[in-house]
Amino acid sequence: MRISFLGGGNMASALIGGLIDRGADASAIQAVDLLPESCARLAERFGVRAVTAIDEAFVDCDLLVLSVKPQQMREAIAPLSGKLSGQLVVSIAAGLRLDDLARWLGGYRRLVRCMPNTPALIGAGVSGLYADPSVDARGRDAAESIMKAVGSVVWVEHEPLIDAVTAVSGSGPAYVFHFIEALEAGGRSLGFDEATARRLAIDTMLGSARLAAASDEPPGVLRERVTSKGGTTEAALASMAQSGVFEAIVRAIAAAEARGRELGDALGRD
Ligand SMILES: NC(=O)C1=CN([C@@H]2O[C@H](COP(=O)(O)OP(=O)(O)OC[C@H]3O[C@@H](n4cnc5c(N)ncnc54)[C@H](OP(=O)(O)O)[C@@H]3O)[C@@H](O)[C@H]2O)C=CC1
Ligand SMILES: O=C(O)[C@@H]1CCC=N1
Repeated sequence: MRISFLGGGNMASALIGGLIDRGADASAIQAVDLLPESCARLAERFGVRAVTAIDEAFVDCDLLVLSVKPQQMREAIAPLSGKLSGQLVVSIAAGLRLDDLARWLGGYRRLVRCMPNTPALIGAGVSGLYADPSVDARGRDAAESIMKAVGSVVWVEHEPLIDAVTAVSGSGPAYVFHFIEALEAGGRSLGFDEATARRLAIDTMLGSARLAAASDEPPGVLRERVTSKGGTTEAALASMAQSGVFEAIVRAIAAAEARGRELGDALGRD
């Protein structure tokens, strides 16, 4: 499949790197990014064709990933209006709705909304997908196969649920990295050097996530197994409960979802 990325920033790089590491042919992937330095970096890092403006070769693809920021999208895709025929267009932009993308693309509706996340770079991503009802099974399969190459895939029934995927797993790696930062800071405050504190923090996250993934039991049961009566974990969890950590995280996810909707409302008005 020939894949073109419009916007070669953080998420596009994670997807391109993940695809190439998993055997995709670099000569079948290309990108457009505004800055010549960004194009040079993409070409050097991944061996893909990267140019600063949309040209015929870029549009001549099977799957076109829209990977610019939501605020950049309307202007970025304007040159594509009237130039598309048959390509599956996959937008990974937070908030932006298919109706608005279709309008900006001159009525083109072979569109899928996708919300990936950056662990795609190491083949450990998870993506939510929603296809315009006009997209056929072949189009859905194409979108799914690309995202499955770099992680797992969840289809959602209704487009607004993509904002919920964004809030949980699209932004989610940042919450997890934040938790790692806090674990590391806790270790540092107890006297460990940076490298040791980071090792303890990362390996704890990694091991716990792998155990949760491998286990038939819910995370709550696994948590209880760590929590000895009258022990250290109980003291830590009581402190977290007193600080409202769990509720704060649930509220944070709601804030992310609300921001996605707000972006869709505000940018879709134009
Ligand atoms: N980062 C993440 O974890 C995730 C991001 N997303 C979505 O992915 C999209 C990209 O995010 P992210 O990679 O973080 O953002 P970046 O800013 O890193 O990437 C966007 C890139 O697009 C370039 N660009 C801007 N305008 C144009 C244009 N007209 N034509 C071509 N390229 C252009 C930007 O250049 P310049 O820097 O010069 O403006 C930048 O290099 C967003 O819509 C976001 O919602 C989705 C899931 C996760
Ligand atoms: O922060 C953002 O808006 C993007 C979408 C999900 C992750 N990063």
